[in-house]
Amino acid sequence: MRILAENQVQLLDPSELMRPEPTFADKNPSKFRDYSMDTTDPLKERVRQTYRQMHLNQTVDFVKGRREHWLKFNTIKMTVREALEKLNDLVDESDPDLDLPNIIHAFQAAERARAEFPEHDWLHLTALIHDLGKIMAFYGEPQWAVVGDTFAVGCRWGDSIVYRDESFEGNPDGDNPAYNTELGIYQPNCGVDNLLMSWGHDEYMYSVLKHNKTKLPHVACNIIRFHSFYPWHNGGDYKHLEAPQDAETKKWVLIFNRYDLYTKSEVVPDIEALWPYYQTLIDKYLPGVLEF
Ligand SMILES: O[C@H]1[C@H](O)[C@@H](O)[C@H](O)[C@@H](O)[C@H]1O
Ligand SMILES: [Fe+2]
Ligand SMILES: [Fe+2]
Repeated sequence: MRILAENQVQLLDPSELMRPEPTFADKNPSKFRDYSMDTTDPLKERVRQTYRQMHLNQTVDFVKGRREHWLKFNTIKMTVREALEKLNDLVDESDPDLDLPNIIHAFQAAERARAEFPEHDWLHLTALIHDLGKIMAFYGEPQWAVVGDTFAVGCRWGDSIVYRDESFEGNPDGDNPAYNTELGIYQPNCGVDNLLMSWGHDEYMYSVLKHNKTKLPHVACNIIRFHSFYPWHNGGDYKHLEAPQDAETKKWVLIFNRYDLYTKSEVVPDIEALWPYYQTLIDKYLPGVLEF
């Protein structure tokens, strides 16, 4: 029997969920996710350019092509630890809050989840591996098709997407009447798992988990699948495409978001010392050599 998501939710103090500002963040929470433009600031420009390429090039056809390529899972075979260690060499170009290798972020997020929910070991591992799909960047995928916030393709772009007003300029789907309406290719309330998402590390890692028959609970896979869908879980867009069961997914994505976003800091955890604990979780939920 799977760990019941409902049980887990009851363990939460509802005031935790309501509290907008985490007390553990190293900087003022309102300072995270600053996508304001400043062409003289190299980090801000790096972020903006990554999204510009993403928003220009992520079309329905592009996404279908990348799914066709990656969802054969014939790129590489490796263990979770090997994949995580690859993230030593990845700095996420879409991220205004972190200029450090992504493996540090993985352990920062996991350790925070562990501190808040010591009994939910599945959540610790979920946090550790949530960005593992970024290994695509080492196998030919440009960062704009790997990192960053995601959005649905095949319908009108959500208003809360970062840089929404200018960065989709020239994306052909914007002129296509099949794709540029409120519903586009979707039925009302079809549910987020029926959306064709812009191609990136979320959907890829979700599919890798399912392909490799993870023992992680389904809600863990969904957290990973939608953690970058900020225009939905944070911006309030796409409500007309939500199905009732998406409320549960959203609730967990928002809990998880606290560990994902607000732990980003310059404080580097002692990764060597932490490996033995996390290896036991990998062996429990996602053992051996995986097909990516
Ligand atoms: O820049 C970040 C980063 O790429 C994260 O991994 C992603 O999940 C976030 O949505 C994004 O804002
Ligand atoms: Fe991510
Ligand atoms: Fe992350």
